[in-house]
Amino acid sequence: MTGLRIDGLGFSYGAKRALENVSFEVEQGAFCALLGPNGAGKSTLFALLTRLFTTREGRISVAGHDIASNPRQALARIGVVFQQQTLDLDLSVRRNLRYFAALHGLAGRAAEMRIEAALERMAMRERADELARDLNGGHRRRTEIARALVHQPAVLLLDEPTVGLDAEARRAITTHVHDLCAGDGLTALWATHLTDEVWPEDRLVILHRGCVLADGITREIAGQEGLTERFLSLTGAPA
Ligand SMILES: Nc1ncnc2c1ncn2[C@@H]1O[C@H](COP(=O)(O)OP(=O)(O)OP(=O)(O)O)[C@@H](O)[C@H]1O
Repeated sequence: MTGLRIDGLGFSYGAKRALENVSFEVEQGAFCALLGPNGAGKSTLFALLTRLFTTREGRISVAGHDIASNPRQALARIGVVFQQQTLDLDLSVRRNLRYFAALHGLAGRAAEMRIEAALERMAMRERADELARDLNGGHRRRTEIARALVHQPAVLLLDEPTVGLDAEARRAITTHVHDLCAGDGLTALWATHLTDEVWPEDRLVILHRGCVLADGITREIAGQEGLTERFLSLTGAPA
């Protein structure tokens, strides 16, 4: 089954073309890295996937729901982790999740069960009563991912989720999200400009100047050169 399907997507900011005929599909349960240098169009694509922007060019389908004709069902199936930190720092970890659950119309025992399950998934139960302010960057990110899981989305969008984290926290978060895909059948779209966050068996889409330059399994795209060299030669950046 397809988790996410993007067909012929185009978008312009006035005269500036940001996405051109972008098409790719991500199978349910796959971790797909969306790799692109600054200005490639990753944030624009995320804005279209979350319906912050709309376009007449192309189609997006989330877990089988077309985002233009069925926006409520499609958006209900999406979890988002934004590039910028979005926790309420004066609330505890658990209260941040409760607040988000309430926004999704979830309350009572059903909400509590989902919150505990999401915290468990991200290994955050022990920290659940701490204020978000007292957490380090890696644990704040884990809280944001747990929060994005509370309404049980089919597709998780993560926009450069490791910005500002140290190597250990980056690895922990990357591993957690791979585990969510393999264990829970979640489909993840992970935008990054860092080749070392992409694993050899991941699905990979390379975006550059609004166009898809490569789409496949990372190991195959990387070939003998390795992903970093391949990425730099495809995008024309100096090695
Ligand atoms: N509001 C805007 N008005 C005009 N052009 C824009 C606007 N936002 C983005 N762009 C341009 O659209 C293109 C795609 O930008 P976008 O932010 O989607 O790329 P990105 O891959 O997310 O880059 P980054 O990693 O720097 O966030 C870039 O050329 C950018 O300069």
